[in-house]
Amino acid sequence: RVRHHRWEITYQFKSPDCFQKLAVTINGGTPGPTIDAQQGDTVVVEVKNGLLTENVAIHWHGIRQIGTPWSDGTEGVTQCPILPGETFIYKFVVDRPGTYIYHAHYGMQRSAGLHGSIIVSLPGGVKEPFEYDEDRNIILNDWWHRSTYEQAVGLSSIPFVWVGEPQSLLINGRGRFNCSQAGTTAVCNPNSPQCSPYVLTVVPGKTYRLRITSITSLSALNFEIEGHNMTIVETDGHYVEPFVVKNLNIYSGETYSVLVKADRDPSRNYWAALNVVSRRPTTPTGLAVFNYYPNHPSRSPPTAPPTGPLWNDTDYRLDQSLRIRARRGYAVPPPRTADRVITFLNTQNRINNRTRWAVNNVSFTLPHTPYLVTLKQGLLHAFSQEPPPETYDYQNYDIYAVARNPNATSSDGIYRLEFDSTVDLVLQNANTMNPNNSETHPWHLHGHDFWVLGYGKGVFDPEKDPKNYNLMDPIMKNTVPLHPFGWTAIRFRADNPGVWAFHCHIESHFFMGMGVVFEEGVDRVGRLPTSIMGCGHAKVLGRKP
Ligand SMILES: O=C1O[C@H]([C@@H](O)CO)C(O)=C1O
Repeated sequence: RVRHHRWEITYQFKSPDCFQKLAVTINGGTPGPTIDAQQGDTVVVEVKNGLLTENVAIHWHGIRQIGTPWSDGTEGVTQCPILPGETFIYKFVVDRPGTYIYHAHYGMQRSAGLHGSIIVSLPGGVKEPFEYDEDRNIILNDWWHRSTYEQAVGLSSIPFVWVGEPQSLLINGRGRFNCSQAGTTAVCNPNSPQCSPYVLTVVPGKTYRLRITSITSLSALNFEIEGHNMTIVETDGHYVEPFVVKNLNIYSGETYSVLVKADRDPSRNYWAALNVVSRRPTTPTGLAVFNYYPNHPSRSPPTAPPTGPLWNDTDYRLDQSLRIRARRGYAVPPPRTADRVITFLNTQNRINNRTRWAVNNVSFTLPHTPYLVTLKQGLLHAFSQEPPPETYDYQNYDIYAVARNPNATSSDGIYRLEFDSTVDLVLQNANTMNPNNSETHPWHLHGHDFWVLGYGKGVFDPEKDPKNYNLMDPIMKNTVPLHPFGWTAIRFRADNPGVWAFHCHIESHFFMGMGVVFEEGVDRVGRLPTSIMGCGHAKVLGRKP
């Protein structure tokens, strides 16, 4: 079946946390419409760029784009941006059931509100391996009052201006900013219906599958429903061996399904609370109402909202990561050995007095001619032909200290992988440029799912640590956290012809160079649509006849 959507992207005045700001919307809304499809369906989205002076591109996060690498929606990697007034048609097959996301992938546009859910259901007659009565989507986000443009310019200015912590946390596009802090020139209306809390109404005794997505630009989050445990059953489109948690740690770019039973005192409502973890929080708790029918939805719960775990309790978050295993009977065994191992040291650096992020001391710069076009058409002069480093000098680098030589180089060079080879990636965290500080980085791989082989604390030991890899029941994901001062090891098969980004899903970190690009089997890619061309070195190729 073909699922056809027609979207127009426009700026609109929105007050999701009562404070009015320009948001990038789809057909007037943020979050945008949910794409509902069934496994095997073809999704067609006609995107009209109705922004007056800004380009756009949309990425279908978690959809592998097998056979359609030009529909991945990554500006600079798989396509030229969509110009104002133009329409671009994305067309791809959703080949696996599960919970996915779409969002802008151009500059720092994602943080302006262009995102939504993709829900792929099972074919008729096939049952999920768990029971529930109803499904609900929950999108978690962080929100700033300054525009994406101000943020991006600040990050590339001298002196550097950091985006700072978000003003609000949003649950399904709703939050609450204290308007008394807004300043006199701002439009902030505490009575705006747009910023009334999201209400999740439940019927006592029923079990709900909450499909929870984090699309934050910066924050790692903890989500808790007061007094209710949740059972984790799915992440990034893969079934998890069920386990019960009091609250859920979720990183930008991840999705989870959790089962929640409405089995508490039905005479009252409860808070659903969202708290920042892993960075010292300055943002108030985000709140929604878990409303037991037939109580009035606007009746405030009588108790104080949950404050979540300690923000700097890394072990608590690592523990959740370690507990996520593939569901028995659904584990996909990984290849036993890797053909190539690439180690990525994650560091904060300086380049020409600007703060940047780097892997193996190389900070990524995104070209504006898409690699898919330059590689396929052999325009190799369009980017650096020097491959970035495979590893770093781990015997002489102190991950616990501010780098002795913080200067990095910039490059748009890429990793070229042998088609169908097995690749291990070891992400190694380190101290930032501030003493005693290491941050969480959710890494997202386009075009693939990977097996999560292990997490550890401290420096990865290439002799010892691979012996403890989980080759029995590793979960497959497309986004995985790298915890502070730790390492994360993943494995994937380079079996999807195309060019694929792998990057930190923190919007400002990718903008500041925290990413790499892989090419595999580009010679096997079919004829490129000219609609992805028309910019940079690909200008002449995109010219319409
Ligand atoms: O990239 C970042 O920059 C700031 C800080 O390190 C410099 O102000 C921060 O917290 C980041 O995550």
